[in-house]
Amino acid sequence: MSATTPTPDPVPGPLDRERAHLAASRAALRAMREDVEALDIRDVTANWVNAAVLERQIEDRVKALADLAHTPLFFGRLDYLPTTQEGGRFYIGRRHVHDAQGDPMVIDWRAPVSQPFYRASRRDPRDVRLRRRFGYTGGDLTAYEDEHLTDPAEAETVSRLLQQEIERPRVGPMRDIVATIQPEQDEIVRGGLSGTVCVQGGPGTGKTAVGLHRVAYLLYAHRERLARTGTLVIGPNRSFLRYIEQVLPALGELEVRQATVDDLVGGHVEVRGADDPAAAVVKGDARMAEVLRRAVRSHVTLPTEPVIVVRGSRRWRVPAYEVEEIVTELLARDIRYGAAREALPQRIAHAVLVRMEAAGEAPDDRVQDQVARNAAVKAAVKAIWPPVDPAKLVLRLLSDAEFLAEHADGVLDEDERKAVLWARPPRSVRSARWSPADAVLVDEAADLVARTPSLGHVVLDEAQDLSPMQYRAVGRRCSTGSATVLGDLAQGTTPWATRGWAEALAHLGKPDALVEELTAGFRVPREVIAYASRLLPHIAPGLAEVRSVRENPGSLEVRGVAAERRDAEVLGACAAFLREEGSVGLIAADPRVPALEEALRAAGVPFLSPGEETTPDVRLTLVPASLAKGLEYDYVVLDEPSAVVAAEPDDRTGLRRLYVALTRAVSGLKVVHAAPLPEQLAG
Ligand SMILES: Nc1ncnc2c1ncn2[C@@H]1O[C@H](COP(=O)(O)OP(=O)(O)OP(=O)(O)O)[C@@H](O)[C@H]1O
Repeated sequence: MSATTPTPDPVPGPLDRERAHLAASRAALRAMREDVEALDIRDVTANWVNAAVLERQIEDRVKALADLAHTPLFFGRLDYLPTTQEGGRFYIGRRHVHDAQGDPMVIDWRAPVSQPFYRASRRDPRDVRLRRRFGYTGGDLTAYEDEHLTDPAEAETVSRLLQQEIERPRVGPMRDIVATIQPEQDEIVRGGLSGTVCVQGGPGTGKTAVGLHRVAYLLYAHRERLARTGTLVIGPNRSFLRYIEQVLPALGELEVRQATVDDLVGGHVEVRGADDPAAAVVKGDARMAEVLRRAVRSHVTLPTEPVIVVRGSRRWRVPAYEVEEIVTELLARDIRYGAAREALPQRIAHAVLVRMEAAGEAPDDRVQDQVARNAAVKAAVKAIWPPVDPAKLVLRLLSDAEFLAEHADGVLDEDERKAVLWARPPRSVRSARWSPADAVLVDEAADLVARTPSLGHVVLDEAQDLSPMQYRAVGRRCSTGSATVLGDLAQGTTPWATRGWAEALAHLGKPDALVEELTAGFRVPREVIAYASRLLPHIAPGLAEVRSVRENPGSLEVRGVAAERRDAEVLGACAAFLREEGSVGLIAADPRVPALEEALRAAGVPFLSPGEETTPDVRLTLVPASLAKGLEYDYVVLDEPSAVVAAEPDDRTGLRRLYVALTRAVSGLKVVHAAPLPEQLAG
């Protein structure tokens, strides 16, 4: 590797030539954008609907072609060996740019020809002679770094530019990592669309980053298919979604929906209530699916009367046993309750038609439709296979002990049934105080009635926290598509947190998914991760400690103070960190947040809520421990670890919450406590 070139060469040298290419690429991008802006759609659109659609597409395209000052147009270059098929030189960037002749100036990082930028190595050069990485300061190209992969004389070294990118102080929302995706990450990013992949990785191993880049990659490689079927990123809460929302647009992808599981299932009922953990655990148990299935199907009543259709002067009689046969056959088929209900009148009509034919008539399809709509057939269908309202059904299951007992027989025991029954049954669907777990049950019931449409690809982040019923809810949204499941078993903080990936993937409906592991940590400094990992044997025995790839050892300080000094110490720590570059997170047990809010206000220190964007003036965020997951700050002050543990229903969950809180810092962590530290941490 040649030396990094931090300053411009005195005579026009490689850096000047690269800058010239950057300037030319920018000009080409501008020309591409102007071409799109100049498109006159009046000639090609016949009506205003088409015009509106086309106009939107053009607007999106213009946005995608924007030259963003803070994101360099290219970050790498590959020179292939002249003897190879690729032959030439390629600049790798966030999007494709071509010149007026259509020749490429910058190649999209997702193109096959870019792949060796991420994967080629001295051992496997993949026909690459030279890999060049570019360094930028602001928008200016200021450095480059070369690897001659086929030169045996060149020693293998660690890339400085890569290291700088990893060590860069964090401010504001999450950024893309497209310039520095690591080989083991790239393998996941570029995995095929057909398979589901599950990534287990400790804090800061890049799971979220990998998931987002994977969506961008899949959209590139399967644009048409995914434009039709749709993609979705699922995150744990709004603050998290706000934190990641700019990554995909920065990669030119504006169409990916982002939601929480609660958002997904929230369409049927309004969630205004909460469950105690015991109820939520049972409601989230996969056995509830069987209870619901039985309850839905219990609406079918086998007929005891014949169906008699009068047409003109004739009466056609389908005897009860024959209608029963039809019903039994529909029940046995693997179709939705609603679809079977729609099929039933046609099936009865068909039985009538068979009789008509036997009597010498020649009825056609229209006659069958008429018979299916006949009042007697309709009445029979209503009696046999009445419509089911999913919310009403769940309301009844949770209010009517007998109804629940009937359908939960052999599935839930008495205590479990008691746990889920409402103490005071609500009068109506509207007045009920539905909990998040209830909404998932209603969603499951809705799917038993009518199939939920499937998307092409779903990325599920922080997956370890989902209940089996939530996995099912996500699974039906990718039943004919695929998923990327990201999580860390050690960070599971719900009472129903995933115990193992095989089980979770089975609930998701993807039992054959590949489970990959990421172990290199890009966020947490070595000393800090070692401290947090003292908890691992207690919260997730068997999981390996994250191996920090950061060179900066980071700072860790654990400070015990008298109770009356605690808030002042916390404020002092925040003030000290605010004197450094980057963001500061003050993480505290949820019950401690109001007191700290007051203390910060009294001291005149402005602060943000999680997910709110930092500004040059306000870089401190007060983070309730329950919202810390997935987020990161350059410096973290952790207030009173034992309070973080105590705020959770049990010790294991508490220690896991603490593990999450301890692993948010990029450059430094200061722990302030007045109470004794949890013994598992004290070491
Ligand atoms: N290849 C990479 N190059 C540079 N930075 C990286 C790379 N991979 C990850 N990072 C950075 O490391 C940090 C942690 O990444 P990310 O949030 O994706 O980790 P995670 O595994 O989802 O963490 P958690 O378990 O805490 O949610 C982010 O700032 C991310 O940009």
